[in-house]
Amino acid sequence: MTRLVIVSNRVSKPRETRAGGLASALNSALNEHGGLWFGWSGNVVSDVPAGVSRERIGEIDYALTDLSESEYSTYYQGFSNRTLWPLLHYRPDLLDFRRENLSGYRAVNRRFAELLAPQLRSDDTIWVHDYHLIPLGQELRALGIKARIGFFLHVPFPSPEVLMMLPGHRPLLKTLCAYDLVGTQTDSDQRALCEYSGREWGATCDDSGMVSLSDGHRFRCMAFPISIDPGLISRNADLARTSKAHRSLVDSLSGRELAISVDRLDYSKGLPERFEAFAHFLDSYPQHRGQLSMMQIAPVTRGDVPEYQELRARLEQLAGAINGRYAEPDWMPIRYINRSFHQANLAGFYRSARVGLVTPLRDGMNLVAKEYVAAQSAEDPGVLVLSRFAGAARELTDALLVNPYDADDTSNAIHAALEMPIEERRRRWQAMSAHLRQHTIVDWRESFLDVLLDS
Ligand SMILES: O=P(O)(O)OC[C@H]1O[C@H](O[C@H]2O[C@H](CO)[C@@H](O)[C@H](O)[C@H]2O)[C@H](O)[C@@H](O)[C@@H]1O
Ligand SMILES: O=c1ccn([C@@H]2O[C@H](COP(=O)(O)OP(=O)(O)O)[C@@H](O)[C@H]2O)c(=O)[nH]1
Repeated sequence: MTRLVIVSNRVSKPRETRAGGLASALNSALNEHGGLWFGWSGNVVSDVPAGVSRERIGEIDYALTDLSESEYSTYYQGFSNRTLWPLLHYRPDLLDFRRENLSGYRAVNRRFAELLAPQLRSDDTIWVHDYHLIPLGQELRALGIKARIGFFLHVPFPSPEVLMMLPGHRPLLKTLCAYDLVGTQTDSDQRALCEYSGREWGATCDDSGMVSLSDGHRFRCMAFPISIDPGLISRNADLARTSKAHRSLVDSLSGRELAISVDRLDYSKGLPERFEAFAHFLDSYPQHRGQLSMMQIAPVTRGDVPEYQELRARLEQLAGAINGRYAEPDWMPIRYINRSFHQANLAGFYRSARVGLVTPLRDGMNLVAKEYVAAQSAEDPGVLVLSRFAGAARELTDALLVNPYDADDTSNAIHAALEMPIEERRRRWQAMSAHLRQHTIVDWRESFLDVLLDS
């Protein structure tokens, strides 16, 4: 059996509370399969980073490297999170392109390849993750690595019209051709990549996702929607009922209903629009004032990037204004929390919420939407209100799908969720729950690796 080597910028070790779907999904995916996980340690050092530190936990060998201050600034904060992230999330207005950041990004990809290459065995299967590491496959090929290498993009692949706004997009994206398989979250991301390959590389893309370039080079691109371990989340939600965190949340509600939202504090997640839609709901349906609280868990992420600092200030202002306007002595409309919680606690919180409010403006997948469904009880399930612009909306079609830019739409959906008869809640939940049980994180890993090994 070949060894699986995962490469990602963000790496998480078991029991770490790290907000972010990539880390939690890869942890579940590697847990029982085992393998090598290479990536950033999360540390930033003032000197030139030392090589790789190795540690084995359970079945996973971790090989981690620090970033220097300049790498952190150019590669992670700069090109990854102020150039690629906004563009891939359809926010060219926030795009900040600097050539020195692109150089830093390319240099870190080269350094990662140089550190990884000596750790590799000839029968390894290498799986690279996400927009931080687009050129890594090409760098490994340049070092003579012949192994199968796959790439998975966790964020949207936008329409070519949007991608073409990136200076130097063609040489950067051409490096994708070094992979044997490129995976996307949804069919529409896969179609966008095919369209881009035709327009920019003169390639053809057939129905099976085979991209053929004029020089005869071929690679495959296909959609593999990422998922969760629904059994684990359901068990955690059952167990959490006796936990202190869950009991104090339920006690604090005093019989009122809860709507829950859990997102990194990121502009792609549509938090200001959601707060405003919630205020609009309180205006449109005053009978629910004092009856429903919204709890927004929003751990701070990328907190030293200016756009994220501005968003945080705006949300503090909005939450304060809405609470000031609608609160009663014994009821607060919005509970706004900037810390992260362990997934086992989140499962209990999801279970106690009548409404799951997941309304990103754009999201590759959004695992929170899937986790919310998995945590519900079959007898008394809550209702998921889900943005049409999350990858998860392609699968969770029995959610109440909304346009997050339309406050009326979101407000009406919250109302519909609260008024929904139990039979309809059960029917919608059963359909989504069955889908999640048939498409787990293990199925995701297996289906990607099957196609990669077959390519
Ligand atoms: O590593 P950070 O900068 O702290 O950011 C956290 C992660 O955010 C993004 O997650 C994406 O992956 C999820 C799982 O596939 C998906 O559901 C979500 O829609 C994506 O936004 C990012 O893509 C990761 O690289 C980050 O680690
Ligand atoms: O306090 C928190 C907030 C979030 N998460 C986890 O972070 C992930 C967020 O993934 P998602 O795909 O929804 O969005 P991303 O942050 O990756 O863009 C989910 O697995 C959440 O359970 C967590 O463990 N603790």
